[in-house]
Amino acid sequence: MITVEEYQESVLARVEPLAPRRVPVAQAHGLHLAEDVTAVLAVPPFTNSAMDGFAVRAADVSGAPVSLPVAGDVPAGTTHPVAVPPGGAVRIMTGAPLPAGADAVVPVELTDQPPGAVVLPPAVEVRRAVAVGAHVRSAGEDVRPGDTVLAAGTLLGATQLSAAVSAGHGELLVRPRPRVGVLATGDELCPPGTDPGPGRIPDSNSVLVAGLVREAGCEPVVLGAVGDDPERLSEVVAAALPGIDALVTSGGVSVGTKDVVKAALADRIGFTKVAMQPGKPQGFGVLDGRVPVFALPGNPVSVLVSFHVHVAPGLRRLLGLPARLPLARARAAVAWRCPAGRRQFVPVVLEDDGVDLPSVRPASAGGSASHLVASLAAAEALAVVAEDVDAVAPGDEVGLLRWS
Ligand SMILES: Nc1nc2c(c(=O)[nH]1)N[C@H]1C(S)=C(S)[C@@H](COP(=O)(O)OP(=O)(O)OC[C@H]3O[C@@H](n4cnc5c(N)ncnc54)[C@H](O)[C@@H]3O)O[C@H]1N2
Ligand code: MOO
Repeated sequence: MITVEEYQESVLARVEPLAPRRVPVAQAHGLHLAEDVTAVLAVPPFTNSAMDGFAVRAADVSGAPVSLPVAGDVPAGTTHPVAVPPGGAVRIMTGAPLPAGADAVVPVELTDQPPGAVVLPPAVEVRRAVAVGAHVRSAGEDVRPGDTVLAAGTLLGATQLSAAVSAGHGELLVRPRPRVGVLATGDELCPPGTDPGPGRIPDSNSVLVAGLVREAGCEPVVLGAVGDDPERLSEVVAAALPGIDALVTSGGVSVGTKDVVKAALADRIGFTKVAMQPGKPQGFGVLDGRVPVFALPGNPVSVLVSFHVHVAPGLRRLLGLPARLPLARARAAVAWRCPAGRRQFVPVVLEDDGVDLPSVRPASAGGSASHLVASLAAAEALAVVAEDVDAVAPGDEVGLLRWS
């Protein structure tokens, strides 16, 4: 058996980030930036008014109330604003460029003018003095050209995209969303919601893996369930390869007589035993020199654990992100037993009981057995117990691998 770290290393050594692609900003939502984004435009791009009102020299209204002749109008979008002559005012709208000569804006509410669409008055009475800079938004107040607006690796959400557009960008260099094939195996599987009949069970791994893939920021390509027929499995994999960037299979990797994934792929990917529980039998390789394949054991809890410990780091690498997440700490709320010589990953529920670290209890009352799939619904994280520990007592510190 090899250690968890040795296996992770051997996987990550063979996974490369997908080549970045330049896409229109509107298509970049939910993707990760592949380079730093620096401002082309200042934000705001020009000095402008924060209020509808009148642009003035603050010194000219210090003795308010005072009447000033109105020299012109500056709506938003104006390209040639009229200058404010000494002792005069120019009507201005929110977002319009501050005219030359002005150093402050008097909101319309502080004048004798009614708000709204009115004809340009010949003069305006300013009823209150304003300070230099009042209601003026200065060019480059937020960012200046050349400033870094977003760092490489940033997950692009609504606010990041609006920042990029404001700073002058129409396209962004992103990591494409990896397309991940999801393939379940086993003669015993039947589709969701159908009557399994004797000896058969619902294929819950397909939705489990597809959901985990999506939660990892990738696009699942669900290939369905294949029975214990290595030739059929090879055909399905061959047909899927051109359209996917990674493949996750479940089941058929142990030592049974019908271990279909092993039978179909053993000449192209390696199978090994990792010192972890669950998730001991694992297969990994790269098909067509391009597509990493994770062959996970079939037990649903093994799938969940193997995904977070081995697949998720690989997908983060495809996305150009740091592969490993830092391990947090927690305290056991109850006692449980651990397998000697294997690192244990236990799906747990977090309890906020006011102690120094979060307390955790196994999500399944039945212990950590890898077939207890319904209990997974309550799990929020994995407790991680070292290889040399054979029992956890209440209050013991354990590792905590969170996925949200
Ligand atoms: N003699 C030995 N037997 C087993 C060993 C061993 O070392 N020696 N290892 C055990 C361990 S640990 C695991 S884990 C499993 C792994 O077996 P496979 O990867 O070959 O998985 P299967 O046999 O195909 O399935 C295991 C289990 O999971 C259920 N399953 C499979 N696919 C699905 C699915 N899509 N949805 C829901 N459930 C699924 C399947 O019915 C089995 O119950 O091997 C042990 N045996
Ligand atoms: O290692 Mo298996 O994955 O115990 O259930």
